[in-house]
Amino acid sequence: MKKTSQISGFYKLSIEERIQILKEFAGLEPEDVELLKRPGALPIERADKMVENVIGKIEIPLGVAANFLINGREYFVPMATEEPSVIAAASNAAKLTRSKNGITTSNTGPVMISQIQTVGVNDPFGAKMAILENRQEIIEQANNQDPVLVKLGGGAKDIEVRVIDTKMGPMVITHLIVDTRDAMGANAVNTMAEALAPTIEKITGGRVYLRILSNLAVKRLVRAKTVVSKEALGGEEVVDGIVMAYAFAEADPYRAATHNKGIMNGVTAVVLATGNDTRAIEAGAHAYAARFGRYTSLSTWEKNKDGDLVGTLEMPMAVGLVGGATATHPIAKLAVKILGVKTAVELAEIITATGLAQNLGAVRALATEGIQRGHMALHARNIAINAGAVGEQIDRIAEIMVKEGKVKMDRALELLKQLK
Ligand SMILES: CC(C)(COP(=O)([O-])OP(=O)([O-])OC[C@H]1O[C@@H](n2cnc3c(N)ncnc32)[C@H](O)[C@@H]1OP(=O)([O-])[O-])[C@@H](O)C(=O)NCCC(=O)NCCSC(=O)C[C@@](C)(O)CC(=O)[O-]
Ligand SMILES: NC(=O)C1=CN([C@@H]2O[C@H](COP(=O)(O)OP(=O)(O)OC[C@H]3O[C@@H](n4cnc5c(N)ncnc54)[C@H](OP(=O)(O)O)[C@@H]3O)[C@@H](O)[C@H]2O)C=CC1
Repeated sequence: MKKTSQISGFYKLSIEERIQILKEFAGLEPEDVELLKRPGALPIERADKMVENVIGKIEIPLGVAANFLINGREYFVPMATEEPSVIAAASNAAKLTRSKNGITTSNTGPVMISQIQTVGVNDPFGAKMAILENRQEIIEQANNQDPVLVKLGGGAKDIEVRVIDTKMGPMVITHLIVDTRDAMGANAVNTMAEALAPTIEKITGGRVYLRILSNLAVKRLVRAKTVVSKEALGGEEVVDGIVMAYAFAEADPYRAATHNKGIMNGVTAVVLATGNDTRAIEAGAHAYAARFGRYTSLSTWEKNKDGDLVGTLEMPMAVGLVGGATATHPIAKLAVKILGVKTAVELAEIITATGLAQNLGAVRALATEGIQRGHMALHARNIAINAGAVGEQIDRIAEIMVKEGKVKMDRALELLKQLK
């Protein structure tokens, strides 16, 4: 039987049934299943080795979004999020993208930029030329720091030098361009930059201060595209509404921030589930959204000649499969196994595709019925819990509030009193 992540009503199954499907889909072992169910899958002793001053752990729900078809391959996408309706919306939108060809992606390779800041140079442009004249030596010295990376086909590949004007006078900024293969690469490129500092000082006669990667990872971009048929969306009017929503976000930073938050609902959830650095991805995303000097939408939505919707998303996606917490957190390792990805680039493409679908889910709702019905219906259970409901009361109170169209704390409290 062909493996598919398109399972209608997946969300109506029990946790046990969902795990069984995933077990077959991703080839999970009994111990993987046990890990998913175990309370506190991250041992406190392991947590204590991951960060400092550990006193406990905070748990976030882990779900899988169904229906993803990316580059012709089926995926259940693991998502860690505290926000209701995010995983439902991603699954719903992924289903819509199947009306044509799913989501397709491409990338610019796993290439990071590390910055070396040099100050106190009288002739900054002369210093720039001197650094560039020593390009080969600088690259070789950087690569001596990480023979493993070089052996894997990565390592420092190039340098770029910029002279910038600052409040403290001109600065010479050297960019070391490094292919970090399957690592996010922060540690790898920071080590290289620190090792290069004395050489840069010798070449320029200046003083080096900062040696650190840039999270504006413009050489590590991922692009995702989808075409959604107008019929699947409910007609050309819905396509027009989504295009209008995009035009609003493109033109107005107040709207763009929320539009991009909708993208990051999907992106951050997969980044977190796979143990990657959420802050690095968020910093990169928002800096990229402001690269034209004005904060704008990360995605685009257009109508093609057939009246169908065309969506694209391009953003930096510096995620890894080795290093960071990906290889140390047991659930992150399992999330990678569920995805079945073998390279960091493949993971980056899935995350970006999820961001595009997530954005579609939100703007489709916003351009039609509004966000509240779908979102509040799923948020109702949280409100019921907040009001003090337990066990079966939770679903019962949520159901009544959704039916009445009044998902509110005061109503939940009233209903709880009645049920008691
Ligand atoms: C919530 C839905 C999907 C309901 O939508 P619906 O039309 O009522 O759903 P449906 O019953 O017709 O089901 C359609 C599909 O949705 C999925 N689905 C349906 N229900 C569930 C569920 N309980 N659990 C998991 N998956 C669910 C599932 O894949 C299902 O397919 P099926 O399995 O039936 O073949 C829809 O209203 C929606 O997509 N809304 C958008 C919600 C959203 O974007 N939430 C994000 C939080 S709001 C925010 O933070 C960002 C924002 C909005 O501000 C960004 C912005 O402004 O751009
Ligand atoms: N601004 C930011 O975003 C910053 C982020 N960070 C943090 O840095 C961490 C990520 O650093 P990162 O450099 O990725 O992690 P690591 O340094 O842990 O891992 C990278 C190293 O793994 C080795 N390696 C083994 N196999 C591979 C492979 N297939 N591909 C690539 N490298 C391989 C390499 O060499 P070798 O074996 O020689 O080590 C490489 O240098 C994250 O925790 C992040 O939060 C840190 C500072 C700043």
